[in-house]
Order: sequence, then C-alpha cells, then structure tokens
Amino acid sequence: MKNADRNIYISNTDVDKAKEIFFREIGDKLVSYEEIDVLNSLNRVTYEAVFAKNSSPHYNSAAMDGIAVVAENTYGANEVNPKILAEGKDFVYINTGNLIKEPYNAVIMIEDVIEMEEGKVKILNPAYPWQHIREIGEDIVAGEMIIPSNKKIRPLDLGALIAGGVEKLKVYKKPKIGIIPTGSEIVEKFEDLKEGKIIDSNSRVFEGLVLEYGGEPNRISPIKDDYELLKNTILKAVDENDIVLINAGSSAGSEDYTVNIIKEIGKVLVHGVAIKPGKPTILGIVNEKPVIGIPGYPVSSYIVFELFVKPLILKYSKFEEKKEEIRKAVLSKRIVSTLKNKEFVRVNLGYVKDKLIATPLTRGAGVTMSLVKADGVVEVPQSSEGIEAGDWVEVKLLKDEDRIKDTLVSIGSHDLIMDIISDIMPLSSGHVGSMGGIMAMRRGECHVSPIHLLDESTGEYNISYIKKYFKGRKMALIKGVKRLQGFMIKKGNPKNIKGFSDLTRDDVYFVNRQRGAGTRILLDYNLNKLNIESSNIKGYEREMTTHMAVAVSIKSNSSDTGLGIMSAAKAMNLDFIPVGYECYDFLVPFEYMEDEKIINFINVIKSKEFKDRVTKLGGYEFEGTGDVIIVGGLE
Ligand SMILES: Nc1nc2c(c(=O)[nH]1)N[C@H]1C(S)=C(S)[C@@H](COP(=O)(O)OP(=O)(O)OC[C@H]3O[C@@H](n4cnc5c(N)ncnc54)[C@H](O)[C@@H]3O)O[C@H]1N2
Ligand code: MOO
Repeated sequence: MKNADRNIYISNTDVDKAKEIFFREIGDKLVSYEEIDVLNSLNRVTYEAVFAKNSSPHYNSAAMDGIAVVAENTYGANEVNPKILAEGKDFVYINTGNLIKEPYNAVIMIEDVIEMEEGKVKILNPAYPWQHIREIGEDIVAGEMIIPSNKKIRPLDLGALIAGGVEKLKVYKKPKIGIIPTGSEIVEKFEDLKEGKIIDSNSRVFEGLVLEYGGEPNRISPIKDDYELLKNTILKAVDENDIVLINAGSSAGSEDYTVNIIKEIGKVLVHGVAIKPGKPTILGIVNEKPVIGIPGYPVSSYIVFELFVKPLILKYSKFEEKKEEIRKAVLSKRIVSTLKNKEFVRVNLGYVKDKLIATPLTRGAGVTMSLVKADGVVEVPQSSEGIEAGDWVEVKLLKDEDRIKDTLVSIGSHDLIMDIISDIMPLSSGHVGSMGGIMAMRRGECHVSPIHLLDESTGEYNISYIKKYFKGRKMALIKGVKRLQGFMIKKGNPKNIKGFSDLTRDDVYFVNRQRGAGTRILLDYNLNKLNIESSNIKGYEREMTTHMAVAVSIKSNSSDTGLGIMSAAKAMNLDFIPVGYECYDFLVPFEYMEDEKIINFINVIKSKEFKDRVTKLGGYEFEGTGDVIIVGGLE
C-alpha cells in the first residue's frame, strides 16, 4: 500500500477546540422525550415536573388497630364514669389502614378498650375528633408536585409516583449508542483466541459505560477490515441509533478505513486530537448523527470515550455528571512529556502526613491495568515537556478519598510480595528501585521503602545505606523477607548458563535492571568480585524496572538470562540458578511507627495468610519478619 492511500495526515487539534467544533455541530436537536409506564421509570430522568393524580391516602383511614367511634359520644368518660359502647351502634372494630365510614370520626387504640360481654366495650377516656385517623391527602394531595423535571427517579420517587396515582410520565429518551468493534484480528469468543488474534474487550467496556451514563448500548459482533462491509455496517448503525462508535481502525494502518468511510457518507469534523493516548480520534457526523472513531488501544479508547462520548450521552440522558474531585499532589516520579499533546497519566495516590503523593503508573496505551490500578489521573498540559519528581500537580480522583487516606504509600524496590500485601490492605506501590525509594523517602513522599541494598564492603544488607542517607535521623527498618536471587533462564537451560562468567559469552544476551535497583547492585558486586567487565556483557544496557519484566523478556526470547528473584522465574515457568539469599526489608521513618497504616502493615507481614501466600510463590524465607530495628537518631 502506498502512503498516499493511508491516512497519514492526521491533524493535532487541541482537545477543547475539538470538543467545541463537535458539540457546536451537534447542537440540541437530538434531545427528546418519551412517555412511559411508571413501572418502567426507575433510573430514568423526568422531562417535566410530575404532579399527583390522586391524593394519598384517598380516603380517611385508621392509623391504629382498635375501634372507630363518634368522638362527641365519648366525651365525659373517665375512671369513675366509664362509657359503655355498643358494637354496630356506638363503634365498629377497625384495623390500621381500614376505611373510616360515616358517622365515625375517631379511633381508640385496642389497648385502651376494655371488653365486656359480647358486643359491649368500656372506655375510661374520651376520644377527640380525628384522633388516630389519617385524613385524605395527609401524604400527597392531588395536584401537588411529586418530583420536578430533570430528576433521576429513585426507588423512593417511584413509590411516591405510584402512591400519587401517576400511571404514565414523560422522561428523556435514552440515547441509543451503536457500538461497532472492528479489526480482522478482533475475536469475540475465547476459543477463537489464536496467535495474532485479540479478544474484543473495548466494546464491553463501552457497553458498561453507556449503561452507567444512562444510554442504551447496541453492540454488534466485531467486523472485519473490509471497506464495503464497514460502510454498510456504519450506515445501518446510524439508522438504528442516536450515536455511533467505531472502535479501532482510526489511524494510519493500511486497513484503517474509518475516516475515509465517514468522509464518503458524511462529514469528518476532526481527525487527530492533541492528546496522549487517543491521538487518532475521529469526530464525524453522518445523517446529522454523531459518529466517533475511537482508537483501538484500550487506554486510548477509554480516555476518548470519557472525553467525547460521555458528555454526549449525558446531554441526551440528562444523567447528572458526578462532580470531578480535583486535588493537589506531589509527584513521586518524573514524567517526561512532549509539546505535541496533552497527556493523561494514570497515578496511584496516597497521603503521607498531609501531603497527597501521586506515583505514575505505566503509560502504555495498551496497558489496561494502569487504568484498573489507577487512583487518579494527572493531565500534563501540552505546553509542558514533563514534570519533575517533587513537583506539585493537579490530579483528578478516580477513587474514594477515604480509601486513598487509608492507603499505605510504598516507593522503592519491586517484589511480587507487594501484590500480595496490596490484596490484604490498601497499598500504593511505586517501583523505582531501592535507591529510588531512599530518595523518595528523603523527600517525604512515602511511608515505607522496600529496599535490598548490599554493602559491598561488609556483605551486610540495608543498614549502612540507611546510616549514610539518613544521617542524624531516627529510622526504623522493618524486617521483611529473605528472598532467593539468581539467574532466570529458559526451561532446560538451552544456552547452558552456569554463572556470572557465562554472561560475557558471545551467544548470551543479558537483560539488566535499572541503575539503583538492588538487583543491579548485586550484579555489579559479583562482576567486580570476579573481575568481569560489564562492557563485555551483551544487553548490560537494556534496563527493566521489575523482576517480572526481566522474566517476560527471557520468556519471549528477547534475552537469554537476567538476574532476578526465584518467584518471578517460577511465575513465568522459567528455570532458575540460585545466587544467594538477600534481605528485602522495609524502611520507615521512626515517627511513622505509631501510624495505624504501619501497625496494620506489620500485622499483615507477620500474618499466617501472608506467609502462606508468599510461600506458594517460592524462593522466600521468613527470618524475624515484622521485627523492627532502630537505626540512627540519638544512639
Ligand atoms: N504510523 C502510525 N501508526 C500509528 C499511529 C500514527 O499516528 N501513525 N497512531 C498510533 C496510535 S497513537 C494509536 S492509539 C493506534 C490506534 O490505532 P487504531 O485506532 O487504528 O487501532 P488498531 O491499529 O486497529 O488497534 C490498535 C490496538 O488496539 C487493539 N484493539 C483494537 N480493537 C480492540 C478491541 N475491540 N478490544 C481490545 N483491543 C482492541 C488492537 O488489537 C491493537 O493492539 O495506532 C497507532 N499507530
Ligand atoms: O493516541 Mo495513541 O492512543 O497514544 O496510543
């Protein structure tokens, strides 16, 4: 395919400008209402105020179980001169809710009625008119407004509408959203998931979001990249829906047809928005209906949905938009950005003292998990080339702030046990290596730093580093786990790797950890000891930030070996050559030791549940786990 046939001329329209162009074109013409049965009205939004047809109660009714009497006939009753009443003449028995018939005008509770012979009762106190009677309209008076316009009907409102005799009412029409997943590689069923195929997850996310925002999703099965087929599918969807979403095929691939089809059958208002992720967004109109081409990557598709589709659905459904909760936070890790676009960076959040700390998550547009794990989103403006660690940023909360307040913030070395801890207690875990953790702790940006730093002169772990970097400050080291470090290798060890000296072989490709990672220090320590030049190791410069990333690199044949923990090797079904146990401990400023989050944390790592689950990972030992060593301060 020639470039001329591809859509390589994607624009870079500012996001606010794109919204303005799009929403101006759509206007209000599509908002409409329908009259529906009250029984189907839950969660719908009223188009106009609803007034009661009937009063409730619509007859005078007994408010208590007892007898109905004529109040005036009971006057003068007292202990000395009780009144004797005859059934059928002076009173009738009545239950709560029963109709009060003429001439009765008061109810005496059964507890105050003394039964005598058949058909006779005695009362010791008079009744006053209308006592224990619910009069007509006590609750709702016919003609009274039950709920105003633009109100979402809750179960309680539904009750009041029915009580008020409302049988039908006008509500905003739910917008129908046609959802078209596209791509020859996209499959719907797990059994079709062969190599090169991708399961359609995006359109399921859209379905859920459409429902949440008050629309009616009409999803179809994924369709192949075929111009005519896609064109006809879009035309049909436009015919049957109010808004049409086409997922993937929005960029410059040889089979990205969407933009040309919309051009042919309608109008493309914008192709290319200055956002990351989400750049190749298409905003178009076909037969006066909005048609949106949403980029295929899952994170891109979610962000584009939230930016352009959500406000559109809300405009029709009149569901109220939840107020955005914006907070100021300190960034714990640098974000590099470009001047080309506004970037949406997913972050973990946690409060350290009164400071909200934002730790950026992976930024790849394909990493759905960065959204699943995110507590908030930081928008890096187009005018910014990045944000430094320690800078203040604005963050939009995605989770409840109370939960964020309960979250323990950990920044430092990565280990699989952090996932287990975060499954037992709220934990935000940033992976920047042991030294990165120490730096973050010095800046006051975390409660704990998992570290495993080998002192090359003494062979001891962690203590000397704490003394060096926290001079004069009282720190606590919570003993964590002993974990087995070693070489991860492919199953069966096809390259016959035995130890560090094999790393310089011509046929061995190594994958390294980032500078400052404890595992990197362990490697350099051993290379030094054995007089091995790092420049002779192929792949020494390739840095990964987690053990699992190293394991994946070996598993996927990008490299032959790397240093890492046994549990990561086991998780990826790799073989493992042990190098030795190291101490993976948790550094905490002494003043936080009373903090409930730290107390909880210690309880968690001492717990049987934690130890059982970690043991299953393989390669861990528990020696004094949870014990506290005080380092520094006034000794
Ligand atoms: N030469 C260029 N290449 C690309 C550009 C560009 O400007 N020039 N833009 C890149 C960006 S940014 C994005 S975002 C993607 C968007 O691509 P498309 O919208 O055309 O989508 P595809 O290429 O078909 O798919 C991308 C990715 O998403 C997966 N996918 C698609 N549909 C689904 C679904 N329903 N559920 C889950 N995942 C889905 C698909 O398999 C791909 O992995 O283009 C870049 N390329
Ligand atoms: O715009 Mo794409 O969504 O950055 O990956």
